[in-house]
Amino acid sequence: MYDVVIVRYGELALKSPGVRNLYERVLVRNLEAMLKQENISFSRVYREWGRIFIESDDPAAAKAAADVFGVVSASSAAKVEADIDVAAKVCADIGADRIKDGESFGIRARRSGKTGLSSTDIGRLCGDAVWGRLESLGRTPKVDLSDPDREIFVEMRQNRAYVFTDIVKGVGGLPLGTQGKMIVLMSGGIDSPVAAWLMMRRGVKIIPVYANNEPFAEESAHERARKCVEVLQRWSPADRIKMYDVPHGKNLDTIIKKCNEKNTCLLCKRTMYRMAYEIMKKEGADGIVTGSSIGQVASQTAANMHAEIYGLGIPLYHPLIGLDKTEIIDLARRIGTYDVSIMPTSGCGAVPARPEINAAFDLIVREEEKLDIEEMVMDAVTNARSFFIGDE
Ligand SMILES: Nc1ncnc2c1ncn2[C@@H]1O[C@H](COP(=O)(O)OP(=O)(O)OP(=O)(O)O)[C@@H](O)[C@H]1O
Repeated sequence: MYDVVIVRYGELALKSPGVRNLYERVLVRNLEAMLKQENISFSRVYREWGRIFIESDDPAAAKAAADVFGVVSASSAAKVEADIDVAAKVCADIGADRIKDGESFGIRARRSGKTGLSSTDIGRLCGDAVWGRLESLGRTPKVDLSDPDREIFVEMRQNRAYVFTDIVKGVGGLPLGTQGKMIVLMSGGIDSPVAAWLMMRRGVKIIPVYANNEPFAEESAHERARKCVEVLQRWSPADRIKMYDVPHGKNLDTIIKKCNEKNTCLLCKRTMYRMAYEIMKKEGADGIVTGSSIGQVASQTAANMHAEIYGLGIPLYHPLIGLDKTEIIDLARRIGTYDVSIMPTSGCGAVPARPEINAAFDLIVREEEKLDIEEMVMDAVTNARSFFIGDE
């Protein structure tokens, strides 16, 4: 019965015509890629009157479309002539199929362009058709416009009418690829994959960087980070994600040997940020994203976060900063990274027994002067390994 998917987008519609046109084209490309990735058969994806349509009778098409960044909602619909008799008959067919005896129904009508009928007329005529059909089937029809058991939506446009019953909520955001690229410091824990996904949802392509702490961490930690990115790859069907593995164990060893041990984690972060910054410039990216969230672990204090970035001038973003752990976990489940992130790994063996929790930013800078930080960073970045997800 359904032969098309209506794809609705929100924020995009607020852009100027040129920007909107560009973003819509990116969205169409991403929708096509998602449908192919999910093995959904479709004949075409096209734009019309502020909507995107997918010609497909696959029942899974609307759900796949709803998982594309930029999409507010999607509905599988029957596309018919813009003729009220035809639309009313389709409503009656759908009503006969969906509305059980004793259930109430409501018609939600909309129109755009000149159809010669008001939306109230459309609602009444389609409602009459459903009522008549249910009666002819021996069911007792019941109309309830405020809280019906079943809703049937009718949209009359100038050339076409669309009839549908379900609206699948989309992920929202902006089409992936419209907001440039950023590096994501990807540990593979619960937080950093969620931070990455939130930036992807805002249209930013990601380049994950894993700081490999071996021998202070096990190989399994690298595996976990890579597997998280594999899950994120499913949200980026049009482009393969490039990931970096940067050797960081030697840096940790030097930090432990030369500096006060309570500052190890702070100096580790500053080194990581510098490494990420070098990769950012090399990749033509414009920012660095972390999964930091204030107060989440004892060391994620405002004072420490200040000390971690003091004097660096690096564009850092922490999209989880104000979220609760439960909110982050809910998102991780929705994204699909949660089960990977909770896989047991060794943790970092370089973490001191009593890490600093109230760092003085000027003291950290003096600690850092004990290191040949630029050489450490350049050495690590030169020996970094990059690969595309799916190649390993
Ligand atoms: N080995 C690593 N490689 C890349 N980034 C890292 C690494 N370790 C930490 N980070 C970055 O620093 C952020 C804060 O890490 P930290 O270990 O302090 O907190 P966390 O709550 O355990 O984070 P996560 O859940 O993301 O592991 C991480 O979200 C990530 O962005």
